[in-house]
Amino acid sequence: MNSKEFMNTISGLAQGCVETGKIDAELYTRYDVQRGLRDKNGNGVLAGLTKVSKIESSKVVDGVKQPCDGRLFYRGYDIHDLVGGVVREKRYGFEEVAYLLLFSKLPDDKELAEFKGLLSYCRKLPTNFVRDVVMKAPSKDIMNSLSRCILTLASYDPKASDISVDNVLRQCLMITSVMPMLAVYSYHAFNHYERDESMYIHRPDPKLSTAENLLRLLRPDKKYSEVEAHVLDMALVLHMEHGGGNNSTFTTHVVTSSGTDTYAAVASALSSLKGPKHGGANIKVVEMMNDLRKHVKNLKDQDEVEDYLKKLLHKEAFDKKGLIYGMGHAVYSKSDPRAEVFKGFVKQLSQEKHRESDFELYSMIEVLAPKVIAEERKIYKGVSANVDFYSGFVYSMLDIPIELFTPIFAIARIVGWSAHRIEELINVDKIIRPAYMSVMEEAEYVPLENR
Ligand SMILES: CC(=O)SCCNC(=O)CCNC(=O)[C@H](O)C(C)(C)COP(=O)(O)OP(=O)(O)OC[C@H]1O[C@@H](n2cnc3c(N)ncnc32)[C@H](O)[C@@H]1OP(=O)(O)O
Ligand SMILES: O=C([O-])CC(=O)C(=O)O
Repeated sequence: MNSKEFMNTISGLAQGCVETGKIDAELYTRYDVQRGLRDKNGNGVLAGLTKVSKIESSKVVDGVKQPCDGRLFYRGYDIHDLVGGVVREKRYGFEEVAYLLLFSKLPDDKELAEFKGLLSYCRKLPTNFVRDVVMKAPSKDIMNSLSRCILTLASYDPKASDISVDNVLRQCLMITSVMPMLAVYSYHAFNHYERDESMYIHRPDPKLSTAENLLRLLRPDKKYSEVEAHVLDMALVLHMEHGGGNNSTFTTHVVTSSGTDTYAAVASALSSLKGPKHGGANIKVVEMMNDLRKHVKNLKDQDEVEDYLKKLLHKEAFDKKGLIYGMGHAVYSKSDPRAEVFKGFVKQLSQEKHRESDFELYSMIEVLAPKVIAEERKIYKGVSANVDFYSGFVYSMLDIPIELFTPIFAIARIVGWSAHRIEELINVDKIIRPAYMSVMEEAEYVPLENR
């Protein structure tokens, strides 16, 4: 068999899968199946309780539920206050908010210093890990490289499968600390072996914050400005946590409930996060914008931009998936508070980096896309820009390569996953196992010679 024949055979088999695998859409309604674990109004089915964070997207006014501006709370604190606090007090916030998410309180000076010390202590990889694991089979897909590295770290941990809370916390802190190294080194390996660029494996500096270290590891000369590090730190804080029901955190709950180890749980969460409808959307947004710039002649012409957006929805442009990336959210309706915070910084940064026209284009799409989506889709609650809409633009202004956009999301969200894994372990000793109603038909076995 040659490769063409092989592919033809596969296409034929795949077509068979689709034809025989299709389930009549009407059956989902008849049996009241909550597709996407959502009710008819788009609300997620209640699958658990959490004290890690809270998302608000609607209010009850005169007994009627109404969409409202989104709010997000980490362990009781509004995300605006958390970001505002560290910006005002000119601190790096990632470590402080990680402490809050894991231990349910804002640390005082001493607790924060001790916690930073723990993270620095954990920020080292096993001997030769970069040579033996990170540099092997480099890929453009750094999320896959990250999963591979995390799974391999289990081989170096004599207590890999111990799921006692103290051991899981140790593993979570270690993974949180080394994730920036794994992501950036994986990127450098890809950049060297696949793109023939120089490779830099800088050591982290124990005195620096997570955001500063990330930039230090990335840049050939280890240099970055304070503004760059603070913007990245703020982005990390905004991405750290989003309830128990988001796809990657729910994945964490599901696999944790089976009793699996921390490395396997994190690899599963990473595999979920990279999906283009979840954290992978930040790469898709930038690619979509590049495609738009190629196909729209006058980027200031609203009608022309709107036509392109319609083509996206009609599966006629970009990846032909029918989505406008960076728009819409499973929970938020009128606004995602993180997109709003991002927007404030983006405007300022775009002026400093002379990318005002890009900012104008993003702002135009932020207004046009919800209108276009509402015209074409059944919208229960409204659509607005989500956290992924501006993040890629911000990272590109920090000269962070596109391959690292979703890994940066993971470097932040590992903290939320950790808090939820521990919450699952200490509260719910029951394997998650929803039901699937079978709509198959039973068949009489036929011996091979009679088929
Ligand atoms: C960190 C994060 O995960 S944030 C989300 C990042 N993802 C993206 O930016 C990808 C683009 N957005 C989307 O695909 C969706 O908005 C999701 C997956 C985030 C949420 O989807 P849902 O929960 O189905 O949202 P919602 O219930 O409001 O959608 C209503 C309808 O509008 C459609 N819709 C929502 N957002 C979009 C969009 N950006 N482009 C096109 N159609 C959309 C939905 O497909 C749905 O139509 P359908 O009923 O015909 O399937
Ligand atoms: O909550 C969700 O569905 C998606 C998510 O993780 C986020 O918005 O940060």
